[in-house]
Amino acid sequence: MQLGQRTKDGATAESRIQELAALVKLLRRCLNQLMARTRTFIDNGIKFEKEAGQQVESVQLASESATKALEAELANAKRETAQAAAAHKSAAASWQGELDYHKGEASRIRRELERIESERDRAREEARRAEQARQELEGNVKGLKKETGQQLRELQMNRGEAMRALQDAREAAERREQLLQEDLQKMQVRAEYAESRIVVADSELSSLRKALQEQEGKLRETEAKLTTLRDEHNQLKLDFKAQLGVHAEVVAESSRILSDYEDLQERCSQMVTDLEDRQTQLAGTAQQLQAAQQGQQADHARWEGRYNSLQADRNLLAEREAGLQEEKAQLKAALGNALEQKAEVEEALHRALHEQHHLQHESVMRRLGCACLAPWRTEERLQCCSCKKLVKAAVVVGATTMMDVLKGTEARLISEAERLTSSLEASQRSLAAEQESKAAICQEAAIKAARLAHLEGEMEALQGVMGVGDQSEMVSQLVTRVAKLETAVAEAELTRRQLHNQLVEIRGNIRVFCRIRPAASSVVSCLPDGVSVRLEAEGVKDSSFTFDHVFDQQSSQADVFQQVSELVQSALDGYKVCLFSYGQTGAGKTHTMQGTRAAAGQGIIPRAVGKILECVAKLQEQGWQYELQASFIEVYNETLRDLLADTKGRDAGRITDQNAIKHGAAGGHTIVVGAVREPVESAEGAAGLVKRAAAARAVEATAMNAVSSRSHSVFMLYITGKHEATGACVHGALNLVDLAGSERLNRSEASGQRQKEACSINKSLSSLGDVFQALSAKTPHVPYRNSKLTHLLQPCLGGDGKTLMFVNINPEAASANETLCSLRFAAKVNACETGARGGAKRHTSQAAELPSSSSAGASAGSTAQANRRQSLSGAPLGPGIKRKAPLPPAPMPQRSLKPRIG
Ligand SMILES: Nc1ncnc2c1ncn2[C@@H]1O[C@H](COP(=O)(O)OP(=O)(O)OP(=O)(O)O)[C@@H](O)[C@H]1O
Repeated sequence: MQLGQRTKDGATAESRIQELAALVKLLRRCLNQLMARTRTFIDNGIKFEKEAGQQVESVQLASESATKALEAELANAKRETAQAAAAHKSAAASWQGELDYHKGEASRIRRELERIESERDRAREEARRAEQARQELEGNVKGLKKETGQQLRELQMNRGEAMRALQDAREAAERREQLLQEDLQKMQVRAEYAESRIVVADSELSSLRKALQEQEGKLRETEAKLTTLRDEHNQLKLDFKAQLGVHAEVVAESSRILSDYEDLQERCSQMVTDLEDRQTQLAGTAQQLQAAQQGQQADHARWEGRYNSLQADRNLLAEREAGLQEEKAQLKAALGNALEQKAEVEEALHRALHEQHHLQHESVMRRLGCACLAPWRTEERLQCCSCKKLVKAAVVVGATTMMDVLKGTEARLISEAERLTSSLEASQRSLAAEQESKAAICQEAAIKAARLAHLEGEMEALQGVMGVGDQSEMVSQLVTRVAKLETAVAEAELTRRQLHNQLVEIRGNIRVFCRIRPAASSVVSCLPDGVSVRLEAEGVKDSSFTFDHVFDQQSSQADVFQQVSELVQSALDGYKVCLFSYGQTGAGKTHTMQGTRAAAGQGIIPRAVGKILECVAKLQEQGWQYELQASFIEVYNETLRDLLADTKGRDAGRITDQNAIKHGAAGGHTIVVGAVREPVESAEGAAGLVKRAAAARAVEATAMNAVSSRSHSVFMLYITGKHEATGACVHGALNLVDLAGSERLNRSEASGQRQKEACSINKSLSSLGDVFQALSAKTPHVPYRNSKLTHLLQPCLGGDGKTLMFVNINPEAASANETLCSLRFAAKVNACETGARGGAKRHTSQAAELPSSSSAGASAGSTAQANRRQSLSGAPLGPGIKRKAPLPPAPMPQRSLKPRIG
């Protein structure tokens, strides 16, 4: 655009410039204002920032204090949560109680409903009968009216004659009619009463239905709670499993410790044996040495005595010799004298002889020359000479005699001297020999002393090696360790038992298992939950039942035993356990209990005994000593029979004593007086007992089963265990019962004796049902004594023990009615809670109170058979032996819960 040129709106460039300059001015003003505002804003922002900082700080402080408060609150909340959890737990327990109560109530109401329904049906039936009677009466009245009319007509025909009779008949008929009318009215009143009762029953029914609905509502609520509880229960189960794991670890640890302990024990015993050997050697040597020293001393004393006596002998001999020498010298002197005398005598003799010669010569000379010279002198001389001669001769004789005596004495003395000399020489020789032997003994003693010194040195060295200075300390340490280990093992075993018992408790004290025998066709099916069965058959209302476990047709004997083995274990732990099989004849009761001879087909009895023996062997390693004894009793026609009795014949084993069943005091064993109790030491022995009992059992053919058992058989295993170290004792019992078939008389075609048997069987089975009914209803009186069977099983059924029932069923269509009856019975048992406070009880006692096993069953009788029988005092004790007093039971859960399944 050029200057002066105008735009369409009439503006020129100058005006545009002016406008623009005004605009610029305006903009500048605005900018200045904006700047001023911005500054204000910035200042304000800074101020705000400061304020905000202050506020943030204050907020931070506040939040910190709030956090602290919150933390405190959180802690409180946690505490409260814990309290709430505890409260929840207790509430759960009380809910469980309530649930149980409601369940009980519900079942009671159901029963009541059933009762009222049955009463209503009865009342209806009565009303129907009353109506029938009324109709009959009306008919009668009509008939009578007709009759009366007929008679009236007839009487009208003969009116004149029969007016009076007619009048009478009429009156009688009227009276009869009146009576009938009265009857009719009564009947109507009864019918009305029945109707009113029906109305009342209906109203009661409706109120009960309402109550039932309420209860069902509550039940639903409680079931919802139960679901929560189940979750908790599952959690508990998991915990329990974890505990089991811990238990397994403890067991593993304890077994490891045990093996360590055994190693240590072995080493210790090895060392102790070595030491003992050495000590024995040393003691032997010391004894030998001592004996040798004693012998030596004795020898020494003996030899000294001998030496002394020899010395005394020697002295004596010397004295004697001296005496003899003296005597000899005296004798020699006497001999010299005697010789001198002899010489003198000889000289005198010689002189006398010479003189004699001289005189003889002189005489001869005188005779020759002087024959006559003084003969008398010669004669005198001669006489004198002969006198002298005689004297001399006497002297000679005396001297000779003396000489002889002297010679004899000399010879005697010489021989005695010789003897004494030889004896002295012998004594000297023996003394020398003794001295030699003494020297030898001394030498031997010196050798032995050296050996002893050597052995002592060796022992010292050994003691040094072993550190035997601390031997007693080491032994005491080992003993302490052993005691600790034993306590740990015992504790582990106790824990195991408690856990096991809790597990069994959780599953219920009375349990019911259903077993379906194999069959070609079946109207019974197992539901997929594994605990329910359904019966679908023609003429039978389609119904299903739930139990603790269901074994289908394919289940093996091993499968069945696996499920019951924990109960068997309980018997070993000191509980009274009862397993029985119930069902119609031929449903497999005996098969379940006894089974076949083949290993795979063995039933519960042989398997249970085998397991118990196995466990006993294991427990022996932990210091437990068990004693097992078995009885086998049959209940036949309400009479007891001992199936193990040695006797034969029709009445073999029959127990006639009506009070033969005894229950030990304070939950002791049940025994049958007079029944044999055989020791059980091996599985083979037990199998032998079962075989013996099976042979004795009354087996008769019926139309339904070729080998139908006509009696109940009860295998009773008495278990007594004792722990050496702790002195604890357990007294358990296992009763395995094979019931007789629950048959219907018309189906089994029984008659005569068979009919009597069937009646007896049915009676005892219904007594069993009554007992369960009474237990379920918690009535103060339970009719145990109504049958021998229930009386025998009383301690197990009454809640003190643990009971398991097998309901055996035959799934064929032909047996559908019996199957339904069996299942109904079993369902009733399954609904039963024994109600024993504290659940089943263990039976334990102190060692001192344990009945001596050797005397168990040894009653007054002296024979072996009598000793095997149970005592009449009611317990398997010998006279003078105290009955056991049970210890307080092991800790148990306060309430025995029976879970509802399905
Ligand atoms: N689970 C099973 N498996 C194989 N065979 C079976 C089974 N149950 C029962 N049996 C067979 O059925 C037959 C009858 O069984 P069993 O004798 O055990 O019946 P029961 O109930 O004891 O009869 P009863 O009351 O008359 O004595 C037997 O031959 C047995 O071997």
